[in-house]
Amino acid sequence: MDSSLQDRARKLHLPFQQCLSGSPVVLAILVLIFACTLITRNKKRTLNRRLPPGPRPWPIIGNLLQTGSVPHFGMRTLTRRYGPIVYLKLGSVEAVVTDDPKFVMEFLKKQDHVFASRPRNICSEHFTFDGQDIAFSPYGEHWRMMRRLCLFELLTPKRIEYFKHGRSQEMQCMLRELLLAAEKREVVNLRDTFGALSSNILSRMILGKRHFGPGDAGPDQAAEHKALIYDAFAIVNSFDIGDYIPLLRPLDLHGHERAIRKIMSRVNTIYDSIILEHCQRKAMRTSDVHANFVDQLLSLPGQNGEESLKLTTVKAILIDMVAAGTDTSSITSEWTMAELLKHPDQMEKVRREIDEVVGRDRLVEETDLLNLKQLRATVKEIFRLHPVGAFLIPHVSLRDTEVAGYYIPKGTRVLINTYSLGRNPNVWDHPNEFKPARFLDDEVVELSDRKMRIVPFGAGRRGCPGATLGTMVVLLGLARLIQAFDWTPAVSPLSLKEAHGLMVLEEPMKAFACPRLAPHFYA
Ligand code: HEM
Repeated sequence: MDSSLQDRARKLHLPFQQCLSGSPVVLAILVLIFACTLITRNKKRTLNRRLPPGPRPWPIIGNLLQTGSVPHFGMRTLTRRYGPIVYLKLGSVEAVVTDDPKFVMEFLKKQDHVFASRPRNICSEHFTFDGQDIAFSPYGEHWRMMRRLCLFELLTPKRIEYFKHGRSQEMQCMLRELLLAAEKREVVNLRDTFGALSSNILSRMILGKRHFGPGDAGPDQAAEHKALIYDAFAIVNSFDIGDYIPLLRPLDLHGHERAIRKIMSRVNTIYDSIILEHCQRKAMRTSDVHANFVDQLLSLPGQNGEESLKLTTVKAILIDMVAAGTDTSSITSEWTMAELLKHPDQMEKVRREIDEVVGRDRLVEETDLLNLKQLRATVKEIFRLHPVGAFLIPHVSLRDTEVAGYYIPKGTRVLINTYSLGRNPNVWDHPNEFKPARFLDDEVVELSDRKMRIVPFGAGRRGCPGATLGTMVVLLGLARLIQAFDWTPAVSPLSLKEAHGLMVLEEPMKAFACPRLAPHFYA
């Protein structure tokens, strides 16, 4: 420092030094204030940095061993032991798990803007071309744009109403096929029945035709497509150690990457042909007046001034809609029939209500659904006992935050254990019993829950945009099935065993149908 600068510095500090040297009391006060500030700041920091309780992590693997082979069971044990929120280190991933409505409310409602992103993992990389869809897309402009697009082009009340006729036709096809099976005394595979119903309804909305596939795809191609989506859904809901210990990923210990590649090679072929077909139609200007959803996607501009959306984005959105919309509905419907077959007294209650509200002189319609309280309570009970995804689609925090006094670092994965939430003994009486009556007190039985004791569709900005459509497909499909047929389980005793690690029935539910309405209702 040159001497003139030193002089100026000395001049600047002089008055303060004089003041200090002149008054030891002031000096003492200042030191005290400084010390107090330091102490409070440190105290605040440790309080704010207090992570939720949890088991001590091992090096590298963290708490992976403590989560067990079925994560939704293992994590339930952890929340029972450590409290309603548990901090875990899953390999290299920081996570919190909860099964308490108070914390669910915090993550999905009060701070949903903080917990609005999604983790990148093996499934999202392959199935969604690295998050180009909605469900696995990280929070940001792409997600916002794609979600808005689906909400406005496919899932508005007006669009849903517009496709009412198609839904009704699909319901009628289902009754016809079931009648044929009944006449031949064939057993009905209810998983296939509900799978066909939901995927044909979505196919009509997305492609404008019955079967999902290119050209005039028939039932065989549709069945292959359904099987691919079902397998993909199973993998998405499975645990993969490569997501948590990246070093192990190349070993593909669960075989998921191999399976995903196989699925994607078929899925790519199917969706490429669908897109090509639509592009050709567009080029020849033969699209009909009511362009379908694929046409709409293809006519949209892309990001950053691009003329159109990338083909991988179009594919990712289509796969998302079909995968998110079909299995969720059909798995819920299959579980409902399984529990009702296991509890014939409950089946009788649902049927009696339909007979009282609708009668046997006409079929149940969408407009009746609000009045079918027993049916709604039954499906709500299924959402409590058998939610479709054990941990929703995991959310990820976008910044450091605090929840109920606990520090949650940026990038933490939030695992809402929906299985354990629905069976939490602090929340529910007789949590393991199938008791739809627990929801019958309300004037109108809403299928979601304001208190967040169940979250069948998630909530907040990442909540399910297809909840209205999904609810309609599930309720109407079940109502028609129960109104039109008496059902007897194909095997006795009936097993409701879950597939290992998944929240679906291990074996498809099968039953015999016996018609109970006048023949013209099945035509
Ligand atoms: C009974 C039927 C359905 C159930 C139980 C269901 C359930 C769910 C759940 C639990 C989530 C995750 C929410 C979260 O992470 O907070 C979700 C997300 C999603 N669902 Fe559904 N769903 C159903 C039907 C549908 C339908 C019919 C569609 C569309 C055709 C659809 C499209 C989506 C999409 C795109 C997302 C991702 C939302 C985002 O990340 O922004 N779902 N659904």
